[in-house]
Amino acid sequence: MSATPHPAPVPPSGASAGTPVPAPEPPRLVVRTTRLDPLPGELTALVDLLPDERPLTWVRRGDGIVGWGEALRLDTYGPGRFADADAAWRAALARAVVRDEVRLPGSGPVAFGTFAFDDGGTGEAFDGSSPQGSLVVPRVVVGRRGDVTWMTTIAVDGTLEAPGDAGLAATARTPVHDPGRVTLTDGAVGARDWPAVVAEGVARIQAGELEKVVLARDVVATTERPVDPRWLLRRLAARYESCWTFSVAGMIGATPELLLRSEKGLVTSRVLAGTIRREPGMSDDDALLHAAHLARSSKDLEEHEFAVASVARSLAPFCSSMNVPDTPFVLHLPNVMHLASDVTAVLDPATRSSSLSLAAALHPSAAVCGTPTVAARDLIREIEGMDRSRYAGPVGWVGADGDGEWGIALRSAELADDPHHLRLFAGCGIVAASDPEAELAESEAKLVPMRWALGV
Ligand SMILES: C=C(O[C@H]1C=CC=C(C(=O)O)[C@@H]1O)C(=O)O
Repeated sequence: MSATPHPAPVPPSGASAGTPVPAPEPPRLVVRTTRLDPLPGELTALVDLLPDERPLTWVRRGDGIVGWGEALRLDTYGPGRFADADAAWRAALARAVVRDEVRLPGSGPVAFGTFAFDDGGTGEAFDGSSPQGSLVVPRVVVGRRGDVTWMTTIAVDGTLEAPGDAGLAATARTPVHDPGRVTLTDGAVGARDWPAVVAEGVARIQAGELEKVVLARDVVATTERPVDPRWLLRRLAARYESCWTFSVAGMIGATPELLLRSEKGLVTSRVLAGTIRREPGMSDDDALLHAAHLARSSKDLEEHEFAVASVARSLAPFCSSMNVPDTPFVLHLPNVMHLASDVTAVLDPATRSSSLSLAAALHPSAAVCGTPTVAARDLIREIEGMDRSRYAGPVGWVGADGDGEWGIALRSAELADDPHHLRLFAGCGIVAASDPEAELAESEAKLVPMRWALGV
């Protein structure tokens, strides 16, 4: 783990996954939250405020938080990446001076985070090594919840100034620009070869090695102009309004799946698994027929049941009560429909678990890994043929009291250091009855949000 307010994070050289690295004392954060004039009602009002090209974002239906600048960055590695991040965040908070006049989820000190899917993989990003967990504490956060808008400034060893509306108006914003011409090329495993990977997954399931595995592929986008994440975020937030649009340390997307929200002792998880494509221009009547078909599909219901069971099992030790719906509902998105279940639970106060430690316990759910977890993860390592990096890992934010929201980084892309390149990801739950060509078509449908954001 490294705490680096100033120099760029450096992976621990030669350290194996989980090797403890002595943490330097974190700087003193000085945090001030004040109310702002309400923002206009648009879905994109928050992302429209973002001034720079490494934006921090967590928004849905116009509410959420955006941030910019970097007061502190905490990078972590290996199997301890969640626990180390949690401990480092607590250590930073222990020294922080905070005045929060709003006291809503997302006000006061917050850290945006993104974590790699796999703890034992290489953790190597598209163009070089990178951390397997990052918490980024911005210098400025603007949040909105219903009628209340606020601004938080976070300074390192600073004073408790409250720049308020004038400070926001004075923030210099470079114009947002489109990516120009975009070309897509095969990622680690080409589209033509991927059905064979799925067929291997099906064969292993039929042989009794495991019950479900989620297999994914990537596609590389090359853009004429450097990618401006704000361009993508604006388009995603406007079109995929029921999803959580996120941007953290170059991981960008609009996920329909909430790993967990932990707020004042109540935990919610939106579990998705089981998909049917929605064709462009499909009528509402046809969409309803598709939804009915999905709701009766035994293959999709089986896929879904594994995902719900894994979340319920992982959450149980932390909770005093839990509600797991008997039947899923159908979530309608512009590109696909999913079987969805909202699991809710009351956190056992004795465990005093932060949202980060809950994310660590819930990840990886069977919606992105499989059942049993270890067998599925091992099979992914063996046959998927690509490094997932932070795709399908937790992405979200944590506040001062440990509450926060963590989505699963789906319908997402990872921006390379070279801003002309992005890796787009999509995966599919595979069970004994899966058809490899149909899964390829489903993965194409899941690539649509990021392709649409890029205009390709
Ligand atoms: C793994 C992905 O989706 C998961 C979430 C919803 C539905 C899924 C499915 O039906 O296969 C997947 O489990 C992805 O979008 O990359």
